[in-house]
This record gives sequence, structure tokens and C-alpha cells, in this order.
Amino acid sequence: MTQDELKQAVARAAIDYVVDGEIIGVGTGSTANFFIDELAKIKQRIKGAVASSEATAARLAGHGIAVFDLNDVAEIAVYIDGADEITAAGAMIKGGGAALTREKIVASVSKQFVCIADGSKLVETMGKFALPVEVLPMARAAVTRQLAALGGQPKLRLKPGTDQAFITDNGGMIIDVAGLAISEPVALEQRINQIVGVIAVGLFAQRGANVCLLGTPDGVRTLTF
Ligand SMILES: O=C[C@H](O)[C@H](O)[C@H](O)COP(=O)(O)O
Repeated sequence: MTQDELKQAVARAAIDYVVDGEIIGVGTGSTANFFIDELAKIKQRIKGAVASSEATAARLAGHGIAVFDLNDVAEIAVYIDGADEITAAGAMIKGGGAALTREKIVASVSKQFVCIADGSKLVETMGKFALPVEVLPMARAAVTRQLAALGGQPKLRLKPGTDQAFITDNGGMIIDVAGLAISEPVALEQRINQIVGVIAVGLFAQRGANVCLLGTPDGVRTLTF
């Protein structure tokens, strides 16, 4: 099975977690895109969706799914999104697609977080995938120094094929921190959140996943936390 087939399988399985008549929180990335395409097939069952990025909002709207502003929604029944790494305890690294801040906000008002990922994303210790941190542009250098002091190798994310900084949907920049073996994800998330100028860190440990649907060649494996 290809990686795309594994992603498609978990996207299909995630439909079982969609709550009829509700507004669904929808993540960002290649796995989330497969999920949006599956959601489109049952769109008459839901009221609409809240998107975690402009790209997701556009894909949802392209399928004719109503996209709600989070300010008009008090609570979301379920949030469905991918991850770059996930542990057996449900903690995740997210933000490979630069949507971490909005993902964290949507996840924070969602009753249930269902993570969908191919099996390669399950790790014992997070940190092989460089940890994304979104920062205010004026704080870029100051935050970079503090992230280096934590023992990582921070690197400004660039717009592909250019030497210009990548700019997020929120007008922020992303610093990817390599070389952190994340043995205490909750403590590290709290520590990085305390750095002035950080908008959000792509560690989802304080609010991790409730369920993870993992795509494997033997079928979809369900982990609950
Ligand atoms: O910012 C992007 C998100 O956190 C994605 O959910 C994450 O990067 C996983 O993306 P993909 O499903 O493309 O591997």
C-alpha cells in the first residue's frame, strides 16, 4: 500500500467519528485533504465545518461545505486532523504545513480530537521531526536565541525555492527546531509557550489526541487515549 492509500484509509475511517447535524473541526495537510474529500460525500449529514487554515477553508468551500467562523461557534463536537509525529500517549508534533496555531485553537474548543495518520507517524520519542514554532516576525531573532538555549537547532522556515521567510495565514513566521529529543512534552510545551514573541508551538501535549486512527498495511489501527 502506498502512503497515500494509507492516508485515504484513515480519512475514510474518520467518517465514523463525524457527529450528524454538527459543525466539524477540520485540520490541514495531505491527510486532512483526503478527509475533506470523504466529508464531501456525506456533507448533507453535517451543518458545516470550521477550518484550521485558509487552504482547508478553500477546499471545504470548493466541495460546497459551509465554512463557519470560529467566533460564531461555541463548541465543536469533533476535530479531525493529521500529525507529523504521535506518541502512544497521544501527544503530537504538528505544523509541518504551518497551520499549528489555528489547529491548536480549533482543537482547544473541540470535545474530541481524532488524529488521522499513516503508521510511520507513530514514534516512541518525538523530535526527529523538527518542532515548528510560530513567532511574531519582530521577535524572530530573540525567540531563535531562546530556542537554541533549550538545546535545539532552530532554523527559519523559507518559502519553497526562495530565500524569503515563509509567512503563515496569521502573518507569523515559522522556526523549525531540530535536534530536540522530547522526553517531557508537556513541560517543553509550557516552557516554549512562555517565550515572549511565540504565537504557538506545534507540540500538542497538554491537549493531545483522544483517538488516533493509524493507517497500516494490515488495516486501520485505532488507539484511544
Ligand atoms: O500544519 C499542518 C498540520 O499540523 C498537519 O496536520 C501535519 O503537518 C501533517 O500533515 P500531513 O497529513 O500532510 O502529513
